[in-house]
Amino acid sequence: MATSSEYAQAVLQAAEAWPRPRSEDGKEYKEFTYGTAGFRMKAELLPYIMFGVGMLSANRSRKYSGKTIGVMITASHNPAEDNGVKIVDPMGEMLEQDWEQWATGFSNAKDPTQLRNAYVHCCQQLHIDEKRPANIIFARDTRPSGEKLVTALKAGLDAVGAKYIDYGILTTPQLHYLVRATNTQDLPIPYGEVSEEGYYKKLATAFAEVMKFSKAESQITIDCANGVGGPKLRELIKHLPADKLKINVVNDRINDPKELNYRCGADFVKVNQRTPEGFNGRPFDRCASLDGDADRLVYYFNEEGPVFRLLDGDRIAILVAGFIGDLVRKSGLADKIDLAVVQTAYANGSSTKYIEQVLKLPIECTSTGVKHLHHAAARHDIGVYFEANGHGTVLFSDRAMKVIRKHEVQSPAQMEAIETLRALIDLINQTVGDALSDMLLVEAVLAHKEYTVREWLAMYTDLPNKLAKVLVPNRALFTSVPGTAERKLATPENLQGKIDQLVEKYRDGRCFVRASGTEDAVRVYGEAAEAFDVDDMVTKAHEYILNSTAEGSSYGNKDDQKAVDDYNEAIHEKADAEKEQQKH
Ligand SMILES: CC(=O)N[C@H]1[C@@H](OP(=O)(O)O)O[C@H](CO)[C@@H](O)[C@@H]1O
Ligand SMILES: [Mg+2]
Repeated sequence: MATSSEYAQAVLQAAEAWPRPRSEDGKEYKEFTYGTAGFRMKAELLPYIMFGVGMLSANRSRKYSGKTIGVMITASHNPAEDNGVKIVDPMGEMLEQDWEQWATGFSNAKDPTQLRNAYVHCCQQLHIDEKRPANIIFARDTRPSGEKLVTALKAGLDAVGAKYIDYGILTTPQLHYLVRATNTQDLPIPYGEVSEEGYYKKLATAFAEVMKFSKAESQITIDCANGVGGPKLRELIKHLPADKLKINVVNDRINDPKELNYRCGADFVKVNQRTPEGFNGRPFDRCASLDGDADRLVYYFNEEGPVFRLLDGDRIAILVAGFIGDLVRKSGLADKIDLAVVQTAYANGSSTKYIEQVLKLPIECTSTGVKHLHHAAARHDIGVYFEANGHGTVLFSDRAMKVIRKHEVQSPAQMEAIETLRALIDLINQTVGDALSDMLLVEAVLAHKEYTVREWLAMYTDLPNKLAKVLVPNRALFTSVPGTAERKLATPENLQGKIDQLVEKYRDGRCFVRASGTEDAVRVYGEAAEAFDVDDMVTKAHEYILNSTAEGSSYGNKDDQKAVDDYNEAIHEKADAEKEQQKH
């Protein structure tokens, strides 16, 4: 065993108060994994994990000589009784992938002795100097369980001698902002003031700047999922220029936790392809929904009928990439700056075609999960990335920012373009997808282009598509071929071959299967020129998936079964609505 430090000793003692949860019969320990969304589960299972997250984030900070690390407590769009936690790296990015295994390791230590040993092992393996300072900042969303989780987090931080600041209730992107602002405050160009107020000021100032060349006045209704986005949006509005944008805030009740994400919010709207419950907008009113921690944004409107029209992440990416591309060209920087769009395989084929053929921009397709998109976007001078579900942002490299800041213009038109571009750098959250910042960005682009939601939708027509979830006994059997952005399966054997044959039958057909990273399920996505072809294709792929596993389909439990049934029902309703539309 490793030599035990003072902190290791403190861990041993303090961890007693945060025992690892057992299963319902009290025998088995639960197994935990730090995945795409950090740790996320029923809130009552989390205090023990939070203690370990405190210890690990302290190590992360020490590894970076005391740079500030963030911890965000949220379960985003999940129900109110869930909660979760994510660690934020010094520049506001998500935790480096190599460290996820340490988080998983700490969370699966069975007792205080094992946890102490895991801590000591981590310090040794990663050469953590415990004498270095450890600085952490943290925040939580509006879930009531957050308070207890903060207590557990602080216990872990105290045990290993970390210093911390509790920022109370914030959106996820606000915490990411604060991490970067804290770590850059002594640099020549700090990211922003180190306060929540500083966040609003930065966004509002940049928005006013971007809008100074536009005369448009817009109105929008924003559904805040009854989460943290509500009060924070109201705060932001106080800082915005009142004449350019009128925001009607709805679903901002945060006192009754049962209302959080309940029949409202970005995920509900996207999955069910409908407006939030109680929605009473008129046809063509511009609306948007945030999710429970305000890092996702989707737009939508109703046509007469009413026919629901979604403007998802693919469309936000295209709107924004097109606008930025124009600005780069107009300011005379086209040959100095490379601009690219990053998508996943779930992006609608029509959006990909539009980017290639109309915008003429390079596209990268990555595996699902924001960390993959973010890293790919960061390799370009300007990288635009959005998942179809509405999570995304635009990254400007240091080089691009320098070029844009220093560029000397030759004409008033160039001046307008470059000033707008400069302001966009400040308007867009450079750390992570941010629904409030993205909303201002979309509004700015629509204002400049003088687009209504109808015109925005008319940019291209989505291929009919369907996303289904299949529960299988063991999703680990479904592995993807490396380098295919999860578009091709390596195993189960022969399944990909069958899907390839199937797809050939349909015009513009595309279909792929992959194991979900966040749920115990396999996802199948299909699209084709005709909606009935999509239905046929996805139904057949579904059958192939079930046949490919030895025991066939077995639903985990009744809740899972119901979730799948609800899900499939929603998807079918969507398909029906689309068919109905096509008749008109
Ligand atoms: C098809 C789909 O929407 N997948 C989602 C979902 O990932 P899966 O690995 O498909 O479960 O959750 C991720 C985390 O929130 C999100 O990044 C991603 O877009
Ligand atoms: Mg979220």
